[in-house]
Amino acid sequence: MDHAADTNRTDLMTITRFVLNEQSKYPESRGDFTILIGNIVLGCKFVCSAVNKAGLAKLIGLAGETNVQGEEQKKLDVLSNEVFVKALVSSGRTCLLVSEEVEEAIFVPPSQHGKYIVVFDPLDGSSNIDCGVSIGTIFGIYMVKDKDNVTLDDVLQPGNKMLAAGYCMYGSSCTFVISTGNGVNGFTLDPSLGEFILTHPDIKVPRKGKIYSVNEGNAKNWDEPTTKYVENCKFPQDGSAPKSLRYIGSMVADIHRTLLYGGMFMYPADIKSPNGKLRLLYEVFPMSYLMEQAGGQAFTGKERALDLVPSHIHERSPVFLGSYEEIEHIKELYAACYANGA
Ligand SMILES: O=P(O)(O)OC[C@H]1O[C@](O)(COP(=O)(O)O)[C@@H](O)[C@@H]1O
Ligand SMILES: [Mg+2]
Ligand SMILES: [Mg+2]
Repeated sequence: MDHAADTNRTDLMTITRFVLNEQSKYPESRGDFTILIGNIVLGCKFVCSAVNKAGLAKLIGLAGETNVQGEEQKKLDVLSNEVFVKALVSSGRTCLLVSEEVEEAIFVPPSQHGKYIVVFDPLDGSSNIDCGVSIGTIFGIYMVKDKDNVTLDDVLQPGNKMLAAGYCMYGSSCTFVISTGNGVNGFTLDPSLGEFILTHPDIKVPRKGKIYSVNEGNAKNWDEPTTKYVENCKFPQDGSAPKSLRYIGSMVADIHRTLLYGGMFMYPADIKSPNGKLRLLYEVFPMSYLMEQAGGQAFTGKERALDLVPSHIHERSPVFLGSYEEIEHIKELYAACYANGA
């Protein structure tokens, strides 16, 4: 077989070439988006190498600070945040940043302004850092209305206005997953080349799933639909086999598995946390964008997650993410609950 001629082959497709191909679909584009993604990828490679040698480089443990969420910051939370703020500002393509680890939105100095807004969770799954379980980075990208007059309202936009979203998982291999609005593609880092190579083209989440993923430790505080859904996973009424429970406790890793295997990942509201735990702008929106682009759904218990309009940058929201039919099921349970006047 003559490989050389087939320039559109998916193997050996690097993320840079992939994004360039995507960009060529927009004749008006000048390469800004490719440069921005290039710097996000660079940040991920940097964090990936820090995670890999965390135990050796004394990057395990607490940093001694507390973030706006009231969480004790891990050393890698702080390092990852610094890496991404530097990578995004130095790209010269951003004007406003929102990070889980920074209380206020970061307005980029006008001299380094670009037209993109990036919201990000520099290190997701912090509770798993010290035990070496898969963790990640999550990001979402918006376009500013007027880069010469940037305000907080420019980022308090619904998720359905996002241009692109993705995550990088630091696990047994380092995987970068992205959508620019034309489906979802996954790339694996080849450490010997230092390149992300396309390994998971056009990811489609299975329509149904055999896995449910939730922190059952919160079960006593759940509402009726969540309780019924999980009960039905364990004791199905239709004679089908019980579902398997898989919960890593790192959203990136639980979502990555859900995209590939199907099922449902959820962090529902409960009596103790009426808005759940996960943050709307840099956790719920990017993952909802990816799940929908892969043919799945994202639901809050009341509405489509991407239609929410955030009122502040660290707002939390309950979320159910996963296979199309699993979300249809939880929607029915909530509809029945509301119909009974709950
Ligand atoms: O320990 P819990 O309550 O199950 O929460 C786990 C969830 O919290 C998170 O760790 C929150 O994200 P951060 O680690 O970025 O703060 C998610 O990755 C994960 O899904
Ligand atoms: Mg997180
Ligand atoms: Mg985090």
